[in-house]
Amino acid sequence: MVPTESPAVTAVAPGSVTPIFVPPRSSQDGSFGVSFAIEDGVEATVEPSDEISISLDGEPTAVEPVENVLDRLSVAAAVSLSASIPVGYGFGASGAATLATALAANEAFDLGRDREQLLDAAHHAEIDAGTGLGDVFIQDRGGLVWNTGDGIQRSESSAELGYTALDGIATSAVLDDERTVERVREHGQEGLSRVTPGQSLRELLELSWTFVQRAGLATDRVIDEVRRVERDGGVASMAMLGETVIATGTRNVLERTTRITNEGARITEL
Ligand SMILES: Nc1ncnc2c1ncn2[C@@H]1O[C@H](COP(=O)(O)OP(=O)(O)OP(=O)(O)O)[C@@H](O)[C@H]1O
Ligand SMILES: CC(C)(CO)[C@@H](O)C(=O)[O-]
Repeated sequence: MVPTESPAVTAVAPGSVTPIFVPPRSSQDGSFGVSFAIEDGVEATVEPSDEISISLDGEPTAVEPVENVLDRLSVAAAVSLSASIPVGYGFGASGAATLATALAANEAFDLGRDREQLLDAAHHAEIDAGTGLGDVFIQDRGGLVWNTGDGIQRSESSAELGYTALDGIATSAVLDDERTVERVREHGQEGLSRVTPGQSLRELLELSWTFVQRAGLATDRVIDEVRRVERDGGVASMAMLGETVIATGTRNVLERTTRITNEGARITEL
């Protein structure tokens, strides 16, 4: 018997952490900020199907930006997502799922789109869902990626990052609140103006923590955890946007460890 070839294609995208960001004034503009990709991420297996269905770690789930990107590419598929980062906690899981889906769908349906077009589709799918402003640009490239207004810049790093994910924050709920967005914009600008190439992760998290506190984003539990890290000699802040503490310079306080990765999203199985 001749085995039938499975049309399923798998792609993976790294998660990302944003220590400082400046939301755009209009949805037509991009956000500014500084972020980095991490080793853990989201894998998406895309299989052509009569209708769109999405599962996350085996459970049927709705992930609006993933649906959006399939619509933008004019395809219907069964998408199986598998996440090694928590979803909704500030690791850009929605962006990683969306970008990995776009890359895999391009191969599964032989769409012939180039990387720029797929990135653009994933970005606009995230914007429309309100789940991200620019995560996919970091997840596309890997490394430390920032844009202070002069275009996207990138450097490489393999710094270790400790984290504790306490609870989720729906990115769309924060971005829909105009007063919060205004505060984030003001203090994000100030923090970002102090970001310089070659800065250590320690310096970056220091700037981030000042920004997070001034923007009023830190919860009591985050403040407690950050203080515990500081007492241990480390520096910590909060991931945008989750009730998640991220830290460097401490090994004993936070629950998990990951690393900055310099590898961007890619096809893993054709
Ligand atoms: N178990 C789940 N918990 C949270 N969100 C989920 C879950 N399953 C699916 N979702 C969907 O995943 C998306 C999560 O988006 P959100 O932007 O809040 O999180 P994130 O991408 O992990 O974090 P961030 O963008 O803040 O870094 C939403 O579209 C939500 O509906
Ligand atoms: C909106 C955001 C800063 C925080 O969730 C990030 O997800 C982004 O830049 O897409």
